Parts: sequence; structure tokens; C-alpha cells
Amino acid sequence: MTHKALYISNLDNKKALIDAIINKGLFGDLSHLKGALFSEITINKFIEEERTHGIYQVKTDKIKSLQFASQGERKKALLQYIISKSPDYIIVDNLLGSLDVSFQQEIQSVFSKLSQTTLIIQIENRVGDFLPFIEQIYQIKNDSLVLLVNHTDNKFSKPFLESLPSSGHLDYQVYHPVIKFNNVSVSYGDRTILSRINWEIKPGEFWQLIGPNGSGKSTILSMIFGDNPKAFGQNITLFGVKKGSGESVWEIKRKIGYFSSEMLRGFKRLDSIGNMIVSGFFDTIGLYKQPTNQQIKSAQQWLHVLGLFEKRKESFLSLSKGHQSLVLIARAMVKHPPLLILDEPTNGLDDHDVKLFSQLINKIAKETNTTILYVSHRLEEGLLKPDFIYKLTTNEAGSTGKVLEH
Ligand SMILES: Nc1ncnc2c1ncn2[C@@H]1O[C@H](COP(=O)(O)OP(=O)(O)OP(=O)(O)O)[C@@H](O)[C@H]1O
Repeated sequence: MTHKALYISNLDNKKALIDAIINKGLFGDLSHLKGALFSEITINKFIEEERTHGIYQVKTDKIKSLQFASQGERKKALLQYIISKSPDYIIVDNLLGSLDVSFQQEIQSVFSKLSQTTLIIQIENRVGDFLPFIEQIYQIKNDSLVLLVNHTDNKFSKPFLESLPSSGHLDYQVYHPVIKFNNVSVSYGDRTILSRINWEIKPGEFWQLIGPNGSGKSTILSMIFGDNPKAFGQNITLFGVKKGSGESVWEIKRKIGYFSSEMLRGFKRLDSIGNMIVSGFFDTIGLYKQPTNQQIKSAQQWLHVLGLFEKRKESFLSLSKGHQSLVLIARAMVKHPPLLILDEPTNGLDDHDVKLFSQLINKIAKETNTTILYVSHRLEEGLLKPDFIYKLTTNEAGSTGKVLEH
């Protein structure tokens, strides 16, 4: 049994490649074998089944439904389900994305064991994520498979040379504290998720939020950015104002630039790249209001920074995933928000795009006064070290948090 892998970029059509592996014998004839696909694609299919037919096939002792499970919990549950079906081969797509550090190690050893009896075909866009037992790693060149040799890519060592638009006389100190949680606890039914969280973020700081899968990171974000009803009655201060003392959700959202890799899936409309950035002033997707000259100028400066000014009238969807991410970060930043939230921002990006992403965030951290809250299991190589890390630790009685300083 020769385990194989395919190194792809965000420009390759992953779904078509998976189809070619399963049905067209890209890596040899699999038609007589029982296969499984370990991928977000499969998770989304099962969630669709839950929603439309009420069929709950993928469960664990802890998780009864994929819909309400965290990203990592979903992958754990899918792996357990796939193993229970004893397939002859498993196609693994984005093995480590969304997984916490300890589960990353665990899943690698689970697959090492499985590889003794089961053919593994792995598809990755991060060269560091291949399983150690894979014997042959291929990539697509001119529509054919070639072995991957010595992958280095230094093409974009200094991609963003122009300055970011200035925030003028905006005084970010008036937003102190940007976020303050005072003994915040959250429960679902009789399960406590967060237990007495105390956390203060000051203007201009760069934070990373970490914690194992299911520890409550997304829940914390939804209390800040979303309209999670669990925030009601809690002692939370946002931008110097106690939550619940009159500010509407929209007023809060106006002060936050938000980017998550999940957003890349949501855009189907045919907006131009330029409009996509300008729409950041209105917190809408697409442009419904006439922007002011100053707003247009600011958006144009972002287009210059990204090197996309000449392409501004082209469709946003024509860009690679990496460049779509950069445009959405510019869209989040164009209004000079006091807070930028980056929620698992590199999940799904390939090596090349992650380098671009890191350089853009470094530039934002250096050139603006915006506070950055970065939520990720990974600390990307090229990314500046955050000033502080807030770490959630899971406990039976709910996750607790503490600040780790560099
Ligand atoms: N609406 C809900 N009903 C019941 N349980 C929920 C609901 N929303 C979240 N949970 C549970 O709360 C816990 C925390 O979930 P959350 O998504 O905040 O974790 P996370 O730290 O972001 O995880 P991951 O790193 O895996 O994305 C999980 O165990 C999840 O199953």
C-alpha cells in the first residue's frame, strides 16, 4: 500500500480533484474499494441532512448534533464515524485545520495506526501538514500530476509597500477598555461552557485567544460581536460602554472590523473588488448607499496597498481565496475600527496566501491604532508575536481563562 498526497494551492479546484481521485482513478482505480472522505465537505453534507431531514448520523457521547458542535468537535465526531465504518481508503482533506494542538498530535497518531490497514490519500494546501508516513506527494503542473520537490516560494517577500490610509485625528483612547469581561459565565442547559471569565483589552493591543476545541472561543466572540442572548445581563464593557446601557448591536458592530475564513464561503454575488471594500463603510455586503468622496479615496488607497487598483472593477469572485481574504480584511479595516477580530483567519488558505495574510496583519499592527483580536490554534511563522495571549482551559465546571504574557 503506497500512501499518497496532493499538494494544492487555492487556485486548484479541490472538489474536482477529489472527484477525479474517487471516480477517475487519479491515483489508481478505487472503484472496487469502500472509501470515506474526511473533509469539511462531508461535515457540511451531514449538517444539511440534520437540517432538512432530521437525521443525526454523526454523534459522540458529548455531541448529539453537528449543527451545535464546535469546529473541532465536528472533526473529532466525523473521524470516529469514519473509523466505525472500516473503509478501505480514506481521503483526508485539510487534516489539521480547526484542530487544537493536542488533537493535532492525537489525530496524526490515529492516522499512523490506520495507515497500516487503510490506504490514505491526503490533500493539503500547507506543506507542513502532510502525515509523516506519506510516501509520495504530488502537485498539479500544467494539468498533470508531478512529484513535489523542494517547495519554496519567496516571490512575495515585500508585497505591501504603500502606506495604509491614516485615521486622521481619531482618538482611540476614548474606547478604553475596548473589551472588559467581569466574571462572565455562560451555560447551555445544565452544561457550563465559560466559568467566571475576567479579561480586559486596552486600545492598541494585539491579542491572541487560544484554547482547546470546544472550550468556548467562538462563544466569547459571539458575546462581543454577535447578538448572543447569553450576553444579556452579564457584566461586559465594550468600547468604554457597559453592554446593555443603551448601545444597539449595530452601534457596537460599527466599531468592529470582522474577518473569518468562514466568510469566504458566503459570497456568491457578483460584486466588484472595489465595491467590496467600500461596502465596509456600511456594514453591508454589496453597495446600497452612495459613498462620500473621502470614503472612495480611502478605499482606493487600500486597493493600492493590495496591488489591486487596476483590477478594482473585476469580480471579487475572480480572485484567489488568498486575495479574497486580503480584500475582506481591507473591507473590515476601511472604516478605521477600534477593534479588528480575526476568527481562524488562515483556515483553508495555502502556504503562499498565509504569507500574504501575515504581512498584511503585521502592517496593520504597526501602522494603525486598531486593537487586534486574533483567534487561532496556529501562530503563523511570518506573523508578529501578539502582545498577549488569553488562554481558555477546559474544566468540567466550565472553561476558565488566564493571560499569558510574552
Ligand atoms: N447553541 C448551542 N447549544 C448547545 N451547545 C452549544 C451551543 N453553541 C455552542 N455550544 C457548545 O459550547 C461549547 C463551546 O463551543 P465554541 O464553538 O465556543 O468552542 P470553540 O472553543 O470555538 O471550539 P473550536 O476550536 O472547536 O471551534 C461546545 O462544546 C459547543 O458544543
